[in-house]
Amino acid sequence: MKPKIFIDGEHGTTGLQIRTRMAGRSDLELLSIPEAERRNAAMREDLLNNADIAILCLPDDASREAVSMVSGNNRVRVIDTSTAHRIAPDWAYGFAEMDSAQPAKIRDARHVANPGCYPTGAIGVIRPLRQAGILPDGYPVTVNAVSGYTGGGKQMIAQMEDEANPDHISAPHFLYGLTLKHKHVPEMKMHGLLDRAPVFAPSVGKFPQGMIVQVPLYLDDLASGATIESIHSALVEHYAGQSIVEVVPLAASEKLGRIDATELAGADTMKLFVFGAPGGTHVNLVALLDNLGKGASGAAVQNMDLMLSA
Ligand SMILES: NC(=O)C1=CN([C@@H]2O[C@H](COP(=O)(O)OP(=O)(O)OC[C@H]3O[C@@H](n4cnc5c(N)ncnc54)[C@H](OP(=O)(O)O)[C@@H]3O)[C@@H](O)[C@H]2O)C=CC1
Ligand SMILES: CC(=O)N[C@@H](CCC(=O)OP(=O)(O)O)C(=O)O
Repeated sequence: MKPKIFIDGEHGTTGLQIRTRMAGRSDLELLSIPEAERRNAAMREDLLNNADIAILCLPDDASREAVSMVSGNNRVRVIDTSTAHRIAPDWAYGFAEMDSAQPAKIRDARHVANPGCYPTGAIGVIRPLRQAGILPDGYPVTVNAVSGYTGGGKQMIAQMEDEANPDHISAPHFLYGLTLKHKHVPEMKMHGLLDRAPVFAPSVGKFPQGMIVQVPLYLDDLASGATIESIHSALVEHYAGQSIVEVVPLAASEKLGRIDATELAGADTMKLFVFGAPGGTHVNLVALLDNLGKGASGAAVQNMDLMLSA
């Protein structure tokens, strides 16, 4: 029997992209809810309980409600793309490349929390340096980022694309999260293995998909002897043996004059760069991804496939 997959929120931004990625997969049976019934709780509960894997592409509160709808059904496994369960101890964090033990944890989990888009980039560069002892306790980490506007879901897409929208945004680039209390900070701290919450400065650009996450560091405040080369080597070692996260060679990074936030739009991979001059005093760690690729829908499909491999 084919595994049954139900995407709760399949008509939203993340859900639609997961559906697109599953189109043509003859190894899966996709359960579906008509768009007009997307908020019909009884229908959703029925479909959720008939699924082998339910992928939640909903706001946080609706995700919590969906989880409660299947709480008495041990057969249903859940992937939640919202922020609701990303630091919950009994959920596996769905970033397979962050640790060598993570793929098996995801494969065997009943509940998988899909990472946030910005945290995927931030944790992707920070965690290997914490594990290698390069980034010391107490370091004041900052995370500066720009996302494509699909990161804000249907509402922001309408604000950016529809000039008649009463809340139309005409800015080509804007900062937000100005109170520095963004929902992604606890997740970055926990899975980045940080002892201090990072300062997180997000922004949105007038392009639909793509993301740059930057973590600049002072070399002389890192572990003694840290260099651009040793940081790069730690990332290369961490990501050896997998094909989703690419650590760009230093020689290639040195030749780049600019980074295009949309370069990986439509891809489910992530590129990591270490920028800085040889013998210099600072480095800038940069993650490039698609907020809807490795940042959401691509990662959800990757996690589903890992869970189905159990
Ligand atoms: N967009 C992105 O780049 C990323 C998004 N995510 C996460 O994915 C989740 C979904 O976000 P996104 O796809 O962008 O959002 P959208 O607003 O585009 O889609 C959400 C969907 O959920 C539906 N929905 C809302 N409330 C309920 C409810 N109570 N019951 C049933 N359906 C409901 C919406 O229906 P309606 O049209 O009626 O509102 C809509 O179809 C969020 O938790 C977000 O944090 C994660 C990483 C990146
Ligand atoms: C541009 C924009 O608004 N981005 C969203 C993040 C994307 C998202 O929905 O959050 P997750 O990645 O955690 O699921 C935000 O900052 O709230």
